[in-house]
Amino acid sequence: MRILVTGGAGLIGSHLVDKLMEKEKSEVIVADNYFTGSKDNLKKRIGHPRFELIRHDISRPLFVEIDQIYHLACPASPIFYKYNSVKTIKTNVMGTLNMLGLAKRLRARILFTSTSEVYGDSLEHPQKETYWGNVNPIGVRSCYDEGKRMAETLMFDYHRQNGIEIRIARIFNTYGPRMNIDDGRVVSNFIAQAIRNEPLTVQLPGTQTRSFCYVLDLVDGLTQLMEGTDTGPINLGNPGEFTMNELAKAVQELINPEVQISEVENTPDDPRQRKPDITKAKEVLGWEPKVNLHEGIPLMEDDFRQRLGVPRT
Ligand SMILES: O=C(O)[C@H]1O[C@H](OP(=O)(O)OP(=O)(O)OC[C@H]2O[C@@H](n3ccc(=O)[nH]c3=O)[C@H](O)[C@@H]2O)[C@H](O)[C@@H](O)[C@@H]1O
Repeated sequence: MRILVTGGAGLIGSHLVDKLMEKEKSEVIVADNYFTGSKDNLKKRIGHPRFELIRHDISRPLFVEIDQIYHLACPASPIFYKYNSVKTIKTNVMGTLNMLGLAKRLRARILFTSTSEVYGDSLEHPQKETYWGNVNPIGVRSCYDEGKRMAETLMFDYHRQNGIEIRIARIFNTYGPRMNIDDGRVVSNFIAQAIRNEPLTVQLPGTQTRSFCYVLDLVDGLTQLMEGTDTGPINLGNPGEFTMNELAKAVQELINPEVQISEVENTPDDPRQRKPDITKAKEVLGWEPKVNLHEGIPLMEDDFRQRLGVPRT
């Protein structure tokens, strides 16, 4: 089995590669343009005879011979995807078209990592897969959430029109070791700030919620979805819901009780509440997350301390 992972040098992609490489007969090809991914995340794989790393931007066609595609490529941090919004759209639309064209030529099964952002500033809580979302089509986040929505549409149209085997995961806020220290998302920001003894920047109002999923739990969900029979979309996330104030307190308590918490301005269109309904994932895949936030934060802290060169005192 030869498997292509787009965006395989990122947080989720690199952990997914580790899991895929465990199977003795699998060959893994990663395509990544390193816009947010890092070769460092794959360093223990480089040189392995069953592994290949290609610097490639998937908004351009890719000609490889493979059996399965995990299509993850796209910047995931709001700071990065807004920084080059047109590129974000190209990755989601042209990139997904290219991957679907590849899947069509080779009759390969393709899994697309969509996002909770397709629900936008949700008017339903928690979010079920049947909810169509509340998304601003012309806002600063639209490149990402509308881009992912369009990619889902493309997946289903290729499935209906060409019989392509598709799988769609809607991923809710993932965190874990290997996250870019300057990624800009909230868990990595707070952990890096706590280690550096800089104030934790809670964006106002601080009562907005997110549900954070540990990366290894998520990767198990992705492989189960790929190997199962359901097209999805299926929510993959941890239903434990926290306000940003609560997250800051948890980081303070677990990493640095002395660290200050400061309130800073928020950015436009920030979703107010987010929590996955994972009934479908439990029923269809028998999947649910195992690592809660209080267990996951210290695992990520270990990795950040090592990379920042700040041991526990
Ligand atoms: O994982 C998801 O489900 C999606 O959500 C993320 O977007 P968001 O949840 O806004 O990610 P963060 O930037 O981590 O923000 C989460 C919350 O923390 C707050 N925040 C962020 C950064 C910070 O320093 N302080 C802070 O309070 C934000 O205002 C927001 O309410 C990203 O769009 C995608 O990675 C992803 O697809």
